[in-house]
Amino acid sequence: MASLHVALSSFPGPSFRPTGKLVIRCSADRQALFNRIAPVYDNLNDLLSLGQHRIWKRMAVSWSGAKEGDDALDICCGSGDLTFLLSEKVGPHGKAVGLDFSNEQLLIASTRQRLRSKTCYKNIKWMEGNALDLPFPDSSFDAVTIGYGLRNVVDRQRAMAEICRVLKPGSMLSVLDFNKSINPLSTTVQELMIDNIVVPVASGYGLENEYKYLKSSIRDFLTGNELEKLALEVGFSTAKHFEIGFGFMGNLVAIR
Ligand SMILES: C/C(=C\Cc1cc(O)c2ccccc2c1O)CCC[C@H](C)CCC[C@H](C)CCCC(C)C
Ligand SMILES: C[S@@+](CC[C@H](N)C(=O)[O-])C[C@H]1O[C@@H](n2cnc3c(N)ncnc32)[C@H](O)[C@@H]1O
Repeated sequence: MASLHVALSSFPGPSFRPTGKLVIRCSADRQALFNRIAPVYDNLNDLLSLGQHRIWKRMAVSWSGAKEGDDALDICCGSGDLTFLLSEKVGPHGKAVGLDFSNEQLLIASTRQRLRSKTCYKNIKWMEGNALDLPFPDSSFDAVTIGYGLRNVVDRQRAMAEICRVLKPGSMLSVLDFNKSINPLSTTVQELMIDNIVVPVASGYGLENEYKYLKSSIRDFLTGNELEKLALEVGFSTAKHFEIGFGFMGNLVAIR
């Protein structure tokens, strides 16, 4: 069985343990996961959060401090929810860049842009790239957002250091993600909802394993205090984590 496992893991696409459990070990696995869920990602987010994720994303963009005429960056942009919100904030004289390494997610984002009529969306540029090696000079942006991305990169310290590098001094980063709570009750309820609602619904789309990854990724994530500490370690001057969404979500705001 071990040789089969090795054989499986040497092929592209998802690797599975002999038990059939999906193994998400590296960037390529995560890239493949988000390519696979791209077609249903937005609809499942709306359904499973009862549309609340749109409120949390508006909060995250507001906390980035992005304003008219700014150059703003949305890292791990996926289908572009936060990029579109940044675009509206910076307006026609600003720029909004959405960066992601999933071509399928970026295809959805660019399609949504074409289907929307707002003129400000002409200020959006979609880029296929890696959050761990941002293709921008130092001090390029007035605001940066990363929504449900930091938990998914394979090297969070490097990602945060890259973000600090490309932000202008005094500018803000807003990190929206699931909250790894220190409250056992909150953690229990969050995991019960994932196990008993999120995963069963996702399994109806053949994505049981992909959404099972949510729970383990949250368990492996950083608490609010740890996120604040990480931000200060890589060079941000201040950092503050807020719990939102009934404590299921969290948003870190850091000033470069
Ligand atoms: C927008 C949201 C999640 C995005 C997201 C992030 C990931 O890292 C994933 C990894 C693998 C598969 C999918 C995703 C993914 O969609 C948050 C809302 C959508 C969530 C899927 C639903 C989470 C439910 C909460 C635990 C409880 C929500 C309570 C609410 C008040 C109804
Ligand atoms: C859960 S989605 C979040 C999408 C969007 N920000 C939102 O809030 O809906 C996470 C995204 O991060 C991207 N991602 C993960 N690791 C990445 C990396 N190292 N570089 C670029 N994108 C990455 C995935 O391709 C995926 O589109």
